[in-house]
Amino acid sequence: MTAFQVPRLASSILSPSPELCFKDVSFSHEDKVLLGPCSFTLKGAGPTLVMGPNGAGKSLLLRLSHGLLLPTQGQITWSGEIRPRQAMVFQQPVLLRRSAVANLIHALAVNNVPRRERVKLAHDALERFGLTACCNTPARVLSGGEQQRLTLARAWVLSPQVLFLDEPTSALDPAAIKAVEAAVHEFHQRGTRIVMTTHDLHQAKRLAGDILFLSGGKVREHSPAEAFFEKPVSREAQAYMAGELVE
Ligand SMILES: Nc1ncnc2c1ncn2[C@@H]1O[C@H](COP(=O)(O)OP(=O)(O)OP(=O)(O)O)[C@@H](O)[C@H]1O
Repeated sequence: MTAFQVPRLASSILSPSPELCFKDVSFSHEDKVLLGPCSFTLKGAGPTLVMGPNGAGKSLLLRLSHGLLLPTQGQITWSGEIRPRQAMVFQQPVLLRRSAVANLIHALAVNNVPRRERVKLAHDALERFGLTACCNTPARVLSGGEQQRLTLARAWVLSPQVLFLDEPTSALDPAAIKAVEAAVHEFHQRGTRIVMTTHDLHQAKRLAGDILFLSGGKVREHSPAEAFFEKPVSREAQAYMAGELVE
């Protein structure tokens, strides 16, 4: 068994999902507080669906969690001794100007997966995501749905312990949305902690274990999904669910 396969099994089947803790976290730009201060811990099974109106701070929260931005104040910590392996999928797929399979092989290479394992892992993932026929197609000429499946395949080969998805289906048709949701479900079943933003209430109901609701740069509510959809407790979430304009 290789060094790569050990954490793959350990993370997905044996270990609980890593917990994410925000403690008094704020993010400011040019003296304007865009997010926070907020404190919460993601420790349930999830998936966690991050909801709220445009400009609420959902993408900022994901980027801070993933380490793409640093908080201006406060601490973001993970349970365990080392930062968990993680991946992020964006609304607009970010792919290299090379073939579909080469995108996966590149991701494996930069994550130090032994060379001899890369081709098989890449082809297995392409097959899992229904992309075998597009294997040698330049990634950037694939359809939007195919590109999004390729970004999920790229995350899949890395066996992340945490997967962030920022509105991954907002530009997709129903069939492509179904494929992405099936993949999210499978990541979750495999033990990956899912943190995902969406504006689609139906999608949130289909996927969520818990809801983190934001408005105006603040976390207004963090509830189990069933309770949230039955009766949100915060005034802001009640207004949002009633279809009122919420800032
Ligand atoms: N890098 C940045 N520099 C300055 N302002 C930013 C930056 N990133 C986001 N903002 C601002 O922070 C606020 C929150 O943005 P964010 O993208 O997190 O909102 P969101 O909830 O994801 O919105 P949407 O649902 O429209 O995608 C917005 O007012 C946005 O203009």
